[in-house]
Amino acid sequence: MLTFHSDKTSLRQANTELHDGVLVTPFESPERVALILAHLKRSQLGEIRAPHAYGLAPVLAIHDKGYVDFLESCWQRWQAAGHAGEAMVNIWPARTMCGDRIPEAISGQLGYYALAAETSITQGTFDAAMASKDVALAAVSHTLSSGKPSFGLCRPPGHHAASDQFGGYCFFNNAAIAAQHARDAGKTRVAILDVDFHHGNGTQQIFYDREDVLFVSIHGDPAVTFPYYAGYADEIGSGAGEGFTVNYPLPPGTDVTTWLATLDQAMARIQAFDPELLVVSLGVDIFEGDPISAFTFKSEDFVTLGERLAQLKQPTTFLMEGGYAVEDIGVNVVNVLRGFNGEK
Ligand SMILES: NCCCNCCCCCS
Ligand SMILES: [Zn+2]
Repeated sequence: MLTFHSDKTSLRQANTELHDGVLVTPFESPERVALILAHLKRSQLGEIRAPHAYGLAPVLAIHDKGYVDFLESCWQRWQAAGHAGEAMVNIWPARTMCGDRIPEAISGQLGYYALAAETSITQGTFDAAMASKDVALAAVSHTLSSGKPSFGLCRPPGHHAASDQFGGYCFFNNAAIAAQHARDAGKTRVAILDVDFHHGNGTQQIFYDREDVLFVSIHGDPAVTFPYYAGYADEIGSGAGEGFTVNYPLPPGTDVTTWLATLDQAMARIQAFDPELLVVSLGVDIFEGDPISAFTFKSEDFVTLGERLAQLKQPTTFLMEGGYAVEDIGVNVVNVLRGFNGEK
């Protein structure tokens, strides 16, 4: 299986994340990519290629231009405004205020375009996000042209990014950009399966009223899990998209047997949709040792996950999403890909 990777994904070197009321070193660190790369090379899974630059057009096919312009200029504007630290949100268009007006001040615009407070914007964030979507585009292009599976080692991740909102460590929605690229290449039906512990609220929002892209997600119950305000089972899509969003929220501590039985249901739904491409938002934060999640996968269970996904017999692109147990992220990611390849 080919892997696509760009060194530029390490350009985001944020120093702070707001976690438990404290500014901590971000869980979404550049080391995640280095460790996955090291394990990929050791496992000899296949060639690792760099993407070419696809530019802004594929981003603007999914994201609002004002949002993209904001992301590109935010760090410079934040510094010019004299703020001491990294660009972090401290006010939102909360429920009791109007949310459809965009303020002029960078502090106001941060709140307008952010869905969560933990994620800072710093030097290099925009460039890393641009490299991450290039990785996704290169991976899906390979699968579209060859029919063979691919792995996009995306970083930052993307599934929390909505059409005009960042957060949950995400800026551009790599999976949505890849799915749209497949649609623009003539595929009529694309399925996105999100196995990350956290609901892919951004991916859901982007395709919520569309019937050409099926979004299916298995995740921690949002009643008690980030992102809290999306991912409930009664969110099924709207308009033409009704029935093309399928959420499987599960309680924290769900055992792997139950999780895999839920995957069987999700796969049956995908099979009924009869897609021409499967994009897997691969978050390995369903690992029992993940510091900010609450499912119970052991490393060997990720082999089973890959084996199950192969049963769909779809052209498949895996795109890296979450996974914060950094010591184990390499083996967990490679185990999915090895399982998919049918390697014991
Ligand atoms: N105290 C934990 C809060 C979690 N905050 C963001 C989680 C983003 C996961 C991305 S896959
Ligand atoms: Zn996650």
